[in-house]
Formats: sequence, structure tokens, C-alpha cells
Amino acid sequence: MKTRIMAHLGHVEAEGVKGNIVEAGLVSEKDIAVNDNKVVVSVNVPGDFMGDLARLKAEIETRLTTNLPEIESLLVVLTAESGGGVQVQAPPPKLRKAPAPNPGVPGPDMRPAQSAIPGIKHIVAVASGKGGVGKSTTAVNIAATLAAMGFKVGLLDADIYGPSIPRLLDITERPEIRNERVVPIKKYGMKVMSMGFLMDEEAPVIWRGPMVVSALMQMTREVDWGELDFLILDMPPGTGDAQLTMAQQTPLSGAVIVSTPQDLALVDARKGLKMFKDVDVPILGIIENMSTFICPHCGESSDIFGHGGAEADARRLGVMFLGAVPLHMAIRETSDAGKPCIVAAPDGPHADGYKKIALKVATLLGEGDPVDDD
Ligand SMILES: Nc1ncnc2c1ncn2[C@@H]1O[C@H](COP(=O)(O)OP(=O)(O)OP(=O)(O)O)[C@@H](O)[C@H]1O
Repeated sequence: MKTRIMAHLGHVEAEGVKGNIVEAGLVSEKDIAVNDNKVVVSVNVPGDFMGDLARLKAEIETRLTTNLPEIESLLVVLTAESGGGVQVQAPPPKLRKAPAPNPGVPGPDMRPAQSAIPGIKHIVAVASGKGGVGKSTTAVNIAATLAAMGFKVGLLDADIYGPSIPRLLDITERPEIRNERVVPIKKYGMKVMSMGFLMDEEAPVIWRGPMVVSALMQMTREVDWGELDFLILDMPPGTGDAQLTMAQQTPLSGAVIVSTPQDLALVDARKGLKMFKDVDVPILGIIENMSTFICPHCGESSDIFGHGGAEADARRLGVMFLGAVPLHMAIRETSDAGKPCIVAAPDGPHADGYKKIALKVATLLGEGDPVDDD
């Protein structure tokens, strides 16, 4: 299949580039991943490319899908090199090995792979099928809790559509660059990096014109993370091309799906599960966020959205249920004030809930004490 794909790519030309994209070295066999009939092609466009990227992508897609109808799904990713400063170098996409017999249920005999990034043991994606379900709040709380438990933790905000980690952790400073590497900002015992640090107009330009996926690769690989037990990745919400590529190209040990109890969110959550399964990333489990509503005045709990949907769904889908986090004013107030629960109220009930979830995540990755999934 790869040879035939290469043959067809040999007919594609890019504006201002001499010869076709294969002759020009923009794509080679190592940039093509094939799993069953799902194909990912990564084309490395020169940083100073002035042509129409959308047209180039469309031309590649049309040529491949027309000539190779056996291709079931095709993802063409254009990666770029920055014009200067830190180099953006997307690694060749690699499909992970064929799914294990019981994909998505990592257990004692099926430890997810360790991260392929030197110094980082596990990269864990926190994802959601749709926006606004509390994914970033959950990612921050899991990361801060793991750090409070004594693990070495990094938190990478890859939510390019609305980076909220700077706000959730009340970080206003800019990362430094030392020896051509970006130094993450230290907060609450974690090392933090966010797209939000780069998006302020007044911020120094650290990356010039790289595309989203390349920027994420750079943030994962080129940031000076040092030694980490966990790098928690706050993914952009949804299951579009950018998310799929991130799931594909980042050496993830596993993914955690955050969902609210509403049916719609669960339908979306299933899409999230499917996306990770398609690229063979083990699903560590589902977290039900905004589960029961706890009244800040009387403390009574009400199942506004129909609590339990995510738990039942997790069972049906054969993935672990990691826990339910209630909809509580204290969670919104503390996280919006820049403090995760473990910092704002380390002995409170919410910190306790996040501790159980974080411990399950650590255990599933072989880093904690075994826990019962009750
Ligand atoms: N369990 C909870 N209880 C109360 N408020 C919550 C809870 N979880 C999240 N929130 C609040 O809901 C809002 C959205 O949360 P958050 O930004 O984490 O969602 P998200 O899924 O990451 O959103 P986006 O899709 O925009 O990135 C925030 O104001 C947050 O404080």
C-alpha cells in the first residue's frame, strides 16, 4: 500500500517547490502510516512555503482517494518548520501495533506502553467529545493531585481553541527560553506549559507560523520537561482532525475521557473513545464530571442531568469508570480563582474525590498501589 501511495504522491506538485512533493523530500515512506485501510500521510512543508496549504492538502486527498478506493479513512497532515528560533519537527506518524485482544481495558497484564519521549514516563491525554464538560478543570485537578501525591508531573495545555490552564492556575508570566528550549512554568509542584502563554499579542514570539499539530509536537518534545512521571495533556475538545493527529502522533500511554451525564455528551464521549481506540491508545477510563449537583446552601444533592450515565456507559463499553465529580460551586470558584481543589482545600471532599481518580490513573499505568474499582 505504501508504495502505491508514494507513486500517487509522486504526481503532486506544490507551488514554488521544485519537482513533485516526493522528489522535493516533503514526504517519504516513513511519513506514511497504514493500519488496515486507515491511512495517515504527514507532509513536511517548508517553513517559508508561500503556496495555498488547503489546496495542497485537498489535492493529495483527492488523488489518493480517487486512485486508491480501498482507503477507508485518510488523514493528510501538513506539518511545518518554523522560519527561525526553535525548530518545529513533527515526528513521522506511527500507528501503534495491532490492538491487544481486549483494547481499552488495560490491566495488570496489559500495561500501556511507556512514553517514547526521553525523561517522560507516561503521557496521559485528558479528552472530551465536546466542549464545556470540565475537561481542563479535570486535567488540572488530576495533575495537581498527582503532584501532591509526590509524582513528578507536567501539565501541557494543548487546547488551542481555548487554552484555559493559565487562568485555572492563575499563571500570568511567560516561559523563559534557555539553551533554545522553553522552560515550563512551575506552579503547585507541577511544570506547566500552555498555548495560552504564546497567544497573548504582547508575548514574545516563540513559534513563528507553525501549524497546530507541529506546535503541539514541539511543546511535547522541545519543552525542557526534565524527568517526569506523568505529562498530563489537556486536549482540545472534540474529535476532529487536530485531535486525531495529536492522539496519533503523541506517544500516549493512555487517555482519560471526561463526560457529563447528559446523553448528548455521552454520545460525544463515545466518539472520543472510538478516536483513541482507532489509533490504539489505551483508554484508562471515563470520568463523569458535573455528576450530581450539590447545593452550596443546604448540601443536598440532586441528579439534575441524570447521574450514573457515564458509569453505565463505561461498563457497557468495557472501559473503567474512574469516578464521578459533583457539580459544586466550590469546584468552579476555586478553579476559576486559579487553585485546584487539592491546593484550595486539601482535606475537602472534592480533593478526596480527585485523589481516588488520580490514584486509579497512576495504578493503571503501573505507578501506584493497586486499587479496587468499586
Ligand atoms: N465539577 C464541577 N463543578 C462546578 N463547576 C465546574 C466543574 N467542572 C468544571 N466546572 C466549571 O465549568 C466551566 C468549564 O470548565 P472547563 O473549562 O474545565 O471545561 P472544558 O471542557 O475544558 O471547556 P472547553 O471545552 O471550553 O475547553 C468552568 O467555569 C469550570 O470552573
